[in-house]
Amino acid sequence: MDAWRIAAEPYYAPSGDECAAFEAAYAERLPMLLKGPTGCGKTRFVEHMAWRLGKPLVTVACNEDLGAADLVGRWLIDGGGTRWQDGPLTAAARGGAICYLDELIEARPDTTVVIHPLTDTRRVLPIAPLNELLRAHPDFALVVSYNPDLHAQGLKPATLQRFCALRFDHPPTETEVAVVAHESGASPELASSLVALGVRTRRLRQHGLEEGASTRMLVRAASLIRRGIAPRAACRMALVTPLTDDPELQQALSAAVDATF
Ligand SMILES: Nc1ncnc2c1ncn2[C@@H]1O[C@H](COP(=O)(O)OP(=O)(O)OP(=O)(O)O)[C@@H](O)[C@H]1O
Repeated sequence: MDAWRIAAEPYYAPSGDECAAFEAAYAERLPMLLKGPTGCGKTRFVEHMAWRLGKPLVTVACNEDLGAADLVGRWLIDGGGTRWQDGPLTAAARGGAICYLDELIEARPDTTVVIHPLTDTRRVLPIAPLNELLRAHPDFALVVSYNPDLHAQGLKPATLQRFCALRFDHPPTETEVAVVAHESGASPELASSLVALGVRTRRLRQHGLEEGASTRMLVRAASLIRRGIAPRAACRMALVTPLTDDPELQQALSAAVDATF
């Protein structure tokens, strides 16, 4: 578990009282769901909270190939025969870590079978291949996230009903400026311009853009500018080109960049 301990404080700029809310939920070991757009600080928040609570953090980025065995574990064949290897969820439940399943909605449906018993008062993890019902360590907690903008249908009600939820969004302007400046080392003036650009790109959602520029993208643009790339070129690289292939939307994004720099 020591490998999963976070040594130094991860910088996190709160937007409200989410830190106190998370602490209260953790004190009760309530499973937490974080909803919000990509790159808005959910992962950083969990890292910060794990550090604050002094608990190891096991993070799993879920994708459509991830199934129950990837979380729980599997038998491996090596020179000495077969040996069992705990998956990340089992390791966290045994060792008393916070387990963060990022974009749980992407995972295969069979993962819910193993997650559900961990989210009710039993706090157990069925490990079918070992014929074991693992009782979670008292410090174990489950945190999951998903982006409702990309998954309109959301998680199934039977899963949602098991979680307390916190909604995340792009931070308020002042906070986002502080984040961009802190993360990239950019001046407050440059950070302010980039955040203003970010806000403009987010308005394009009404015109068909799937997602506007995330805080992560603004941090990257700032870092490129600090490396000597001209602001317009840096913004094209960090956000215009990655955000869309649609020529009209590309043009609208480029216009927003040109209006900013
Ligand atoms: N409130 C914040 N405090 C500190 N850093 C932040 C904050 N919000 C965003 N960031 C910055 O943005 C980056 C992306 O944030 P993070 O990885 O936490 O996003 P996320 O919401 O987990 O996105 P994804 O769903 O894509 O994993 C961070 O690495 C950090 O640099």
